[in-house]
Amino acid sequence: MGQPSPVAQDSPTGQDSPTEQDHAAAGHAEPAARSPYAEHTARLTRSLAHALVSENDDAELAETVRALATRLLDASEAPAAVTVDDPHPRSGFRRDITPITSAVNPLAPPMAIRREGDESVSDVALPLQYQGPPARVHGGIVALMLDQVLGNAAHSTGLPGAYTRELTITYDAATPLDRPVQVVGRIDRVEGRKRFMSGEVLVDGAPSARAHGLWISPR
Ligand SMILES: CCCCCCCCCCCCCCCC(=O)SCCNC(=O)CCNC(=O)[C@H](O)C(C)(C)COP(=O)(O)OP(=O)(O)OC[C@H]1O[C@@H](n2cnc3c(N)ncnc32)[C@H](O)[C@@H]1OP(=O)(O)O
Repeated sequence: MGQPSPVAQDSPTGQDSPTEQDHAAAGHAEPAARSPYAEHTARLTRSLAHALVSENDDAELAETVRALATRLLDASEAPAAVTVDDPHPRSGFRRDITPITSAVNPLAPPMAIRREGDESVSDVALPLQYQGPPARVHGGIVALMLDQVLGNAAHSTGLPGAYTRELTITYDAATPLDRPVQVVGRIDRVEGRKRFMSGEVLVDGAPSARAHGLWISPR
């Protein structure tokens, strides 16, 4: 049996790709996702993402990128839907290059995480490139947001470093694109090296996804 076609993978029903109506329902015009411009730009962004986290500063490359970034901004009808503080708040990790909170990783929105009482909290509105089914945030991205916020909470009380051992996500409802959602995480209890964590993605105060997880410090 061959691999499923990209069209089948893209579709929530496995039968068809999202229609223009789907995109209209999501509040977006049909994107130029299949144009050479979009594909080359996506490839460029992936190369940039790798260069940003692996290369030293290079003045000539920086100038080329600056000029291109200006051109792309001019070409875009709806520039950067995600707004972040300038400078982006540091996540607390010494050299954060994660694809979710790092300001230097273009795969990341980036999300800013803060502490509120005993919880780690992030407010974010995700734009179109994080879409799964039409108008909804991709479920894997929802899991990524929760993993990071729960991970932040696991490390916020001065406990030793720990890794995600188990993460269960329950998807209760759509997590919408382009609307503010809140991601929250906390430590429920600590047992030796184990930290039992929970959290939610909240849309207008109601959970669209809930997470339960176990973080463990290495022996
Ligand atoms: C140190 C460095 C930190 C770095 C912090 C800095 C972070 C900087 C950037 C972070 C950014 C964020 C990132 C997002 C979070 C990731 O993405 S983390 C990356 C993804 N996760 C991983 O790579 C972890 C892979 N797993 C492992 O490395 C190892 O399994 C672990 C987590 C170190 C644990 O190994 P282990 O010590 O051998 O643990 P194990 O014996 O399996 O279990 C320990 C105990 O828990 C029990 N247990 C296991 N599963 C369960 C369960 N489901 N329920 C109840 N008990 C259980 C076991 O029975 C065992 O019990 P005891 O025998 O002690 O009574």
